[in-house]
Amino acid sequence: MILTITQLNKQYANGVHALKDINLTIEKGMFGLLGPNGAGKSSLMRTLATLQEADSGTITLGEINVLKEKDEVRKILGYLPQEFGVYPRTSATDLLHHLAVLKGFDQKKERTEMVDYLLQKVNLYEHRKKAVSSYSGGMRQRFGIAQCLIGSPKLVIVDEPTAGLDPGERNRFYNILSEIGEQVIVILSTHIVQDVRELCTNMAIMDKGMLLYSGTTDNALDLIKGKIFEKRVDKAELPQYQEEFQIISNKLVGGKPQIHVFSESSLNNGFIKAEETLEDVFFAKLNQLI
Ligand SMILES: Nc1ncnc2c1ncn2[C@@H]1O[C@H](COP(=O)(O)OP(=O)(O)OP(=O)(O)O)[C@@H](O)[C@H]1O
Repeated sequence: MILTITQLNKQYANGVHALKDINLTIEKGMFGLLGPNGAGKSSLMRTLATLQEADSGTITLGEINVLKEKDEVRKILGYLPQEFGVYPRTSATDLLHHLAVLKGFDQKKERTEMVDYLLQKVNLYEHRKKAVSSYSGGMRQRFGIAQCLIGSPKLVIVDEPTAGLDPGERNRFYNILSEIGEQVIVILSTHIVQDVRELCTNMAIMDKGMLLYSGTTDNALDLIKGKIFEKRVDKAELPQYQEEFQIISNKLVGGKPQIHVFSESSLNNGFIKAEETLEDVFFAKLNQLI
C-alpha cells in the first residue's frame, strides 16, 4: 500500500499557511518527518489521520481517497498523537478493551486475545492491571503504541513520540516501532534528528509549511558530503566566526563551543572536516544553503 500526497494546502483562519503545496509519496517502512516547531508536521499528521480538512490537494492510501473516505481510512489507521488523555484509575487492559470496543471488536474472546497480544508486544503485560495514568512517560508511550495497533492498521502515524523519554525507554520504543515498520507504513513526526537517523530509511524535512527535502536519509547526507567543517572555539570568538562563516550548528563540548560550518571549499585555520550528520543536513536545509 502506498500513501500519495499531492499539492496539499492548508491555511488556518488566523492566516497561517501551515501546508504549502506538499507532494510526498510514502511506501511501507519507517518514514521520518523532520521539522522545527511550527513547521507544519502536526497539521500534516492530523490531515492524514482524517482529523482536519485540507483546503486543496489530494491524498490517496492505496485505493482510498483519504480526504473523502474518512471511515475507510480510520479502519486501517493507527494514530499516536502528541498528547493523549487516559481515564484516571483505569487499567491498561480495561482501557484497551474499551478502545477496541469503540473500534468495533465486539467479540469478547477475540478482543481479549488481541489485547493480551498487544500488551505483550509493547512489554506491558506484567503491568497490565495498573492504571495507565500511573505509568511512567515511557510506559505511557508504549501503551500509546498498543492502542494505535488495535485492528492491525496499515498506516501508523506517531507524532513526536520520544519527547521526555529517558535513553532506555527511548530504545525500547524504537525497537517496537521499527518492528511495526517492517510490515506497514509508519510515519514518525519529530524534531529529534537522531530518531530519524536511527530508525528511518526514507525521510522528509519540512519548515514553514513547505517540504524542503524528501528522499532517503543516505541521499540527504550526500547533499552535504565534504562540505561540513568543525572547530572548537572560545565563546568570546563566536560572534567573529558567525560573521565570517556559515555556522549551521553550535554545541558545547566540554564547556567550549564546537561549531559546524558549511563551506563549498576546504577550510584551514584549525578547521577539520566533520563527519556529516543528518542534523547538518537539517540545518543546512533550514538555512537554505543546499
Ligand atoms: N488550529 C490552528 N489554528 C491556527 N493556527 C494553527 C493551528 N494549528 C497550528 N497552527 C499554526 O500552524 C503552524 C504549523 O503548526 P503545526 O502544529 O502543524 O507544526 P508542527 O511542525 O507540528 O510544530 P510542533 O512541533 O510545535 O507541534 C504553526 O505556525 C501553528 O502556530
